[in-house]
Amino acid sequence: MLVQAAKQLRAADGQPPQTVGVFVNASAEELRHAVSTAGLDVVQLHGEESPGFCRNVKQELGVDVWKVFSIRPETTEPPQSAEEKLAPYKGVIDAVLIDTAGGGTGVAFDWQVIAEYRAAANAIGVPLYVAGGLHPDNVTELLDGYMPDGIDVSSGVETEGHKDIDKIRLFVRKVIER
Ligand SMILES: O=C(O)c1ccccc1NCC(=O)[C@H](O)[C@H](O)COP(=O)(O)O
Repeated sequence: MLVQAAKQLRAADGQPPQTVGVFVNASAEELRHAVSTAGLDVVQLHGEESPGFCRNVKQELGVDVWKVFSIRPETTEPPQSAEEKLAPYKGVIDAVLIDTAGGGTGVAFDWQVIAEYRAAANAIGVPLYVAGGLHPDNVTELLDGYMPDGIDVSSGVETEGHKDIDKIRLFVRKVIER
């Protein structure tokens, strides 16, 4: 039912909008099924998908790949720079999205890391998108101060777990007005 509803969506110009599917460590077969059933244009990969996996998805399914890199507030892992993390994905992804670990948490990470990821995304020739805890009251600060190429919001435009059209309109207005 959601797939059918998505297929009927039209943008202001009457054209179907770009559709993005969100996945966490899905198999190639699961992605193939979702892309063909829902007619996805983009797969947004939130798991530990390798560069080789991303390359195969792009080549075999003909979709754009947005690879998500999770920002963990506290970790005991040895530090790895954004450049080291992103470099292996050069040529096999179409955008980098940085998001608070877990996805859909409604929690923002420390935006000071954005500059490092911006440079690393530039180095591999893809745009940088930012997600995690955005809402109508903080999106202007993000856009003005950190200039991402795109943004992604979920819980910040919801009320009691459901998308709230008034919050969506307010969020979009804040983005357009700046
Ligand atoms: O939304 C989820 O429940 C989710 C779960 C697991 C992985 C990713 C998930 N969402 C992906 C998104 O693109 C969200 O829009 C993004 O994480 C921002 O969410 P929020 O912090 O709620 O704005």
